[in-house]
Amino acid sequence: MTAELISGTEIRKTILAEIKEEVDQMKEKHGKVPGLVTILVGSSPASVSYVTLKVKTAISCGFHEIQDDQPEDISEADLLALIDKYNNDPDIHGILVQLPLPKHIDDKKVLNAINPDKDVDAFHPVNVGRLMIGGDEVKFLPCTPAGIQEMIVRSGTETSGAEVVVVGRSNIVGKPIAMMMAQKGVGANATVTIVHTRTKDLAAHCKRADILIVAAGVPDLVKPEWIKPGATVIDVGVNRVGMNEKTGKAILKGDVDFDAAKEIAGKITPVPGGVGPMTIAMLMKNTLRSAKLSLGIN
Ligand SMILES: Nc1nc(=O)c2c([nH]1)NC[C@@H]1CN(c3ccc(C(=O)N[C@@H](CCC(=O)O)C(=O)O)cc3)C=[N+]21
Repeated sequence: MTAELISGTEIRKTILAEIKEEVDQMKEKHGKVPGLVTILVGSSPASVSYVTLKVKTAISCGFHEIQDDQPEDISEADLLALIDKYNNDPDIHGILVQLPLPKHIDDKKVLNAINPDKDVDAFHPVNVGRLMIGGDEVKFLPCTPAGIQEMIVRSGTETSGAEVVVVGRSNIVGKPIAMMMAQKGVGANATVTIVHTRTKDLAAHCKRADILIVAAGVPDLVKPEWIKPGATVIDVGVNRVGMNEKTGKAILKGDVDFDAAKEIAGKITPVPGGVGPMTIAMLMKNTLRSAKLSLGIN
């Protein structure tokens, strides 16, 4: 058997077209478009390539986009002042500070300085708390978990009562997606297990999963024998395992041994072209939502 591919690239197209449509209407009715600022400190190649993708996508959605690149040695105080400026800019609805930040800057301080109502990454403790409470409290969902849930739903995978196993316990992916899948609601109501580096028998837990979400950051961690036949497998890994000599581009690999896993899984996401593209689509969705909230529309 060969698994059905869940293509993030394809689903993203649909979502971005929906967003563009709403932006056009907003412009017509309210004379305003969503505004996003991306703040990049320094010039690490991975960060530059992600930020470039985000900027391009924002522009393609018809957003007002400010690309604010800052030198590696910007002081923490200057960065905080910059955030304050955008907190008070009525044309900016989303502020994204690209992570990781240089060592001399305390990233917690920086994330805490972003107005929670403009925190389209949903990394601010207020938004993390809202996610924990769930329901109407939630303003923004963190982009990667939101993208994962969207892919699960759009792939037609039943989540209610399903056994979900999340590999990894990061603040950005593992913890929030586990909470989201356990909440009440569409694409949720699951029984969730979180496994991590200290888990006694990783394989045994994974084998029970109807939906296996892997965000460990270890290339090929999940072996085909760990997958329950017919399971939906979501691979969140973006491991740079080398460089293509001809194109000069990084070679990406997931946390799942894809070629073997696709013979056993029912549905599976590829890397690249899986969760990554969805992350950026959800960032656009959050920025649109922020603009709508500021206009008092739905
Ligand atoms: N404040 C902040 N917010 C983030 O959301 C954030 C961040 N910092 N720092 C880094 C991580 C990583 N991240 C990705 C976004 C898109 C792809 C993506 O589109 N990947 C493509 C391939 C892109 C490529 O070729 O490099 C794919 O998987 O097909 C991957 C990873 C967002 N992050």
